[in-house]
Amino acid sequence: MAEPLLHLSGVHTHIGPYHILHGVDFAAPAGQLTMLLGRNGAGKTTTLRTIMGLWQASSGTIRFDGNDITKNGTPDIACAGIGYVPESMGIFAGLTVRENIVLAARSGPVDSARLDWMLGLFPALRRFWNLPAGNLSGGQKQMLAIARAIAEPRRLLLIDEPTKGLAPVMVRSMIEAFKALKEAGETILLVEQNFHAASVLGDTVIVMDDGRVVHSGIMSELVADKNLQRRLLGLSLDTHQ
Ligand SMILES: Nc1ncnc2c1ncn2[C@@H]1O[C@H](COP(=O)(O)OP(=O)(O)OP(=O)(O)O)[C@@H](O)[C@H]1O
Repeated sequence: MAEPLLHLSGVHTHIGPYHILHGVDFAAPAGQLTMLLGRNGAGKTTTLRTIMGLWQASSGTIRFDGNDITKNGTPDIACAGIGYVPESMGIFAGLTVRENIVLAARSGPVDSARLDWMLGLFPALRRFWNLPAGNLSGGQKQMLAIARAIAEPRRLLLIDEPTKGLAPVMVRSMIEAFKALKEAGETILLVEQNFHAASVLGDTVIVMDDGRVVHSGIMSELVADKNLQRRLLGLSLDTHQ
């Protein structure tokens, strides 16, 4: 069987004196959307930051596309083709939507076909093209952050809670955008608290608790098993549509 695009084995992460990840193991297959779920404080963000090299794994191995990237610096990891959208989004509020996207494309201007595709995913960005990004709504800012991550082709996207705090109509737009990203064949590792979004988008699912992977499998099997959901995720998940 082909090696998965991303593979974590036995990853431990310490932040200062705190031992946060305790031997995390999982794989994200190419061309799939892998959901990373878990209660607050389970270690999801720390996992994404460790993959990106923003926290250094204290032991264990992270392999990407067949290469060991565990000790690589963040710029090298980004250059290898991993895009990261943190919860804080990291957009430039004082720059226009256009300028934010131009800046994100490090290797030169975004070609017009790609730009059309991106703005088709997030039509609001086209409407506010010349407006400062700081004037956008929370959901539109989140869309801009994702558009920045895909301004250049990526091998893998890590996205942290893109629907957090969004109104239901915005959550629906975000779900549609992710469906289109999936259809385009993108490989995505997505942290999500909204179980409806997770259930319609996820191919595979990893559930973390207390810095460990406590479940991994097919998303549709978790969706079908209410007891398993309750046991793994408690009642903290937002099931609003
Ligand atoms: N900079 C830090 N210093 C110390 N502890 C931290 C730091 N960042 C995170 N932690 C701790 O690490 C644990 C995992 O946090 P993390 O943010 O990875 O969880 P999460 O699953 O993403 O949670 P949430 O869903 O609330 O965002 C938590 O107990 C958190 O308090």
